[in-house]
Amino acid sequence: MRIGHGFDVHQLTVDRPLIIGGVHIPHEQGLKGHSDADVLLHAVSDALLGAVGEGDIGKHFPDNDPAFKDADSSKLLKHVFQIVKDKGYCLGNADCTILAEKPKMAPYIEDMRVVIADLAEADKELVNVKATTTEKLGFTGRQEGIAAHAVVLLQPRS
Ligand SMILES: Nc1ccn([C@@H]2O[C@H](COP(=O)(O)O)[C@@H](O)[C@H]2O)c(=O)n1
Ligand SMILES: C[C@@]1(CO)OP(=O)(O)OP(=O)(O)OC[C@H]1O
Repeated sequence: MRIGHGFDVHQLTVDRPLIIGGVHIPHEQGLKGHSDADVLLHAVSDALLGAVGEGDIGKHFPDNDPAFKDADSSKLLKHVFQIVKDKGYCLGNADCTILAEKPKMAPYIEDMRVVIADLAEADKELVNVKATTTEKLGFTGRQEGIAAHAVVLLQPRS
């Protein structure tokens, strides 16, 4: 068994769509980044790469590489799941937390679980996604950015 943790932050800005967990969320601001800035899928990618000792997302998809400009992070995560598979592991389970003052993530959580589970070729029940505000405290509380944590457990493929 292998365990990994991922953490990511992206800045909120007015001129971008908000995409979290592969889901477009209607909001007056979106996340800034070289890719589509999907903070949750980046945290999951980092957790998986950490679990298999493969560094981090920036090592595999450099943020100065034009190939990843506005990249769809679900494609990056798919590639990461292939690395995990090639190393002989599959998803045991994942638990993720989004830190966002706004908007409410609750209506989109089930769709995010499906996106991640499908990319992992795993059952949706193995992927938990939750959200919390930070009670108006810190950069997330001031709505300057959104952060996400992910913890994954990997098990040997049978
Ligand atoms: N962006 C968010 C933040 C929170 N939620 C849901 O609301 C619950 C209460 O949040 P607190 O930060 O006040 O504890 C939380 O447990 C989530 O279910 C949300 O959907 N989107
Ligand atoms: C995903 C990559 C690559 O497009 O760019 P960003 O969208 O800026 O995201 P970040 O979380 O800073 O990490 C890694 C990058 O290399």
